[in-house]
Amino acid sequence: MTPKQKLYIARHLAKLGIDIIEAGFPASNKADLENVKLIAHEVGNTVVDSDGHIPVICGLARCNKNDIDKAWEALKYAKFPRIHIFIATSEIHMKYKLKMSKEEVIEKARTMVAYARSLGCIDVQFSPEDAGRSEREFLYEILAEAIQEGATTLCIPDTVGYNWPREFGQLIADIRANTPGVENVIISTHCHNDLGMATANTLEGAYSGARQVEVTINGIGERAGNASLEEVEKYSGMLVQPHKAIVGANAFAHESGIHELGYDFEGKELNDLFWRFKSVAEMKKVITNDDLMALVSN
Ligand SMILES: CC(C)C(=O)C(=O)O
Repeated sequence: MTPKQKLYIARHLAKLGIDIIEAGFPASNKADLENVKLIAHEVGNTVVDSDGHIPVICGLARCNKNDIDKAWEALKYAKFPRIHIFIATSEIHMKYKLKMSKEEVIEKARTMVAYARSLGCIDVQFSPEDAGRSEREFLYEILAEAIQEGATTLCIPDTVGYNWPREFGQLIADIRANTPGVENVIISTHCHNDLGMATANTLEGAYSGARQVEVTINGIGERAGNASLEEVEKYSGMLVQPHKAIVGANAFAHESGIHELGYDFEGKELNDLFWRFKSVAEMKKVITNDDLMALVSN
């Protein structure tokens, strides 16, 4: 997407009343840094929803100083900036990706949350990446350390879309029950859709006490995507399947008879007429639109 398109979408999200817009990953490339800066500046100060809210503008950062500096460079123009720091906590990610011990991972999380706060960012979100496959006791420990250092939101990602709804709900409930200091922060969900469960997991997370849910426009995201904020397709360049809920072309179109029975036509109930036909198509073979209008107006 061009910066203009990103800005357009961010503006509309703000107008819709979205509380937090994660606008990009400033350290990933110069263009993203500039995009986040633009959105922080233009949307994070002036655009309000019908309740008069200005959204939080958030930027993603790995658990290192360079990423956090870049995020802050872009976000500091927003009225409500947030840095979202993440580091992996599952056995497999720590061993093969990070090549770090648990102790090293905790230390990194602690020092980098503290570093983000030291820059003047009072809103810091921390994510234990691959939480869905992380050992519970370790999660409680690292989350507690992040809270201690000033994290304000804990995002719990099912990074590889591996959890089932009940499991994910239980994970959120367990974190709420066992993490020291959790009552002072907001828990968020971040669910991927590899098993088609992102929305169900997100809802289970919310039932279990998560008060923030992370979603993407039309569910676009890595691999099978994320939980979806049903939205626009024009700028994403990804065609929406016609049978997709809410935004698909078919979502509000219906042609088979039985469900049409209760529909109004020009404000009048046509139950009496429609029940005789198997479908609207069948009916139209016998009755023309003009006939229909005449019947309705009579
Ligand atoms: C950055 C984190 C939250 C993420 O995208 C994931 O773990 O899926």
